[in-house]
Amino acid sequence: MSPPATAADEPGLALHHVGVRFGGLVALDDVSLRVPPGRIVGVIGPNGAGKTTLFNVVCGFVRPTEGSLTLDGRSFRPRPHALTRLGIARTLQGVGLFAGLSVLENVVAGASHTARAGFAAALFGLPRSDRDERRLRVRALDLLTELGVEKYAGAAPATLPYPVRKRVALARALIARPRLLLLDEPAGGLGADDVAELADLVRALPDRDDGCAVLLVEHHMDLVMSVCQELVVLDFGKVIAAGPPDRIRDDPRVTEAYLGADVPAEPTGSAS
Ligand SMILES: Nc1ncnc2c1ncn2[C@@H]1O[C@H](COP(=O)(O)OP(=O)(O)OP(=O)(O)O)[C@@H](O)[C@H]1O
Repeated sequence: MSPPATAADEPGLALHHVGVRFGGLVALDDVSLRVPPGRIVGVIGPNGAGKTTLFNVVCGFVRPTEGSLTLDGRSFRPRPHALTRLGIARTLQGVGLFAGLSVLENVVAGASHTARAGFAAALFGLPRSDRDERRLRVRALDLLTELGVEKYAGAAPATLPYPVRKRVALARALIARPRLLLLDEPAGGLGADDVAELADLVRALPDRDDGCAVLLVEHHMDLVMSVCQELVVLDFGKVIAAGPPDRIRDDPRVTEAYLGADVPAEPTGSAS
């Protein structure tokens, strides 16, 4: 099985032979993948396969022990608070909205070059020109409208249903106009209807005016199968399959990894 192309001069994000060890435990082993501009790539795998570790490598929370990352062919070392400068935004498992800010202020906070500065500016009223502030608030409201949650703009996040908070977190990630959006288990905690609506939103992300590529780490099979153009399957830290969802669905190595099923043995020809 050959992993997706990883030529260093290709546009988009690429991981090249990335390995991560936690002491004696190999969490990622020789993982290569690419997220080309405008594509939606999913990373799936059973529990403990290394999905979160991979996400954390791309966000800069975990430093690889082997291999490298490139963005448009240029080597880079991601740092969590400098991602937006690279055109990368993320949503995390759970929601992570700032409790002391309204929904609208939360979204505006995502627009700063670092979320931390945006948060500080919003919290402490640090100077941002009135015009910039107005422009950001208009854009934040546009995003909330696009995601169908504008009526909650003035609300405190804690008062809102979980699926609404998830949409707010998505708006906060999108306000920075990322070219790559990292989504960590966005379907977690959502019911079937909300997952179907989320699928529509994610599928549309590359086609928006500020369209972006998506790297989606997710357990929810229906979601990944319906939105991703390319899947990478991890098991015990290794890429065991990669390709379009239709091919992955029928791949016996993937079924085996998920179900622990034995790959059918060759017939022995012996009759009993
Ligand atoms: N900080 C850490 N220190 C030690 N081991 C870790 C650490 N983080 C993850 N691991 C181990 O690395 C392996 C991969 O874990 P990871 O969380 O990346 O898998 P996952 O595919 O996201 O799993 P899940 O679907 O259950 O969230 C597991 O064996 C896990 O116990």
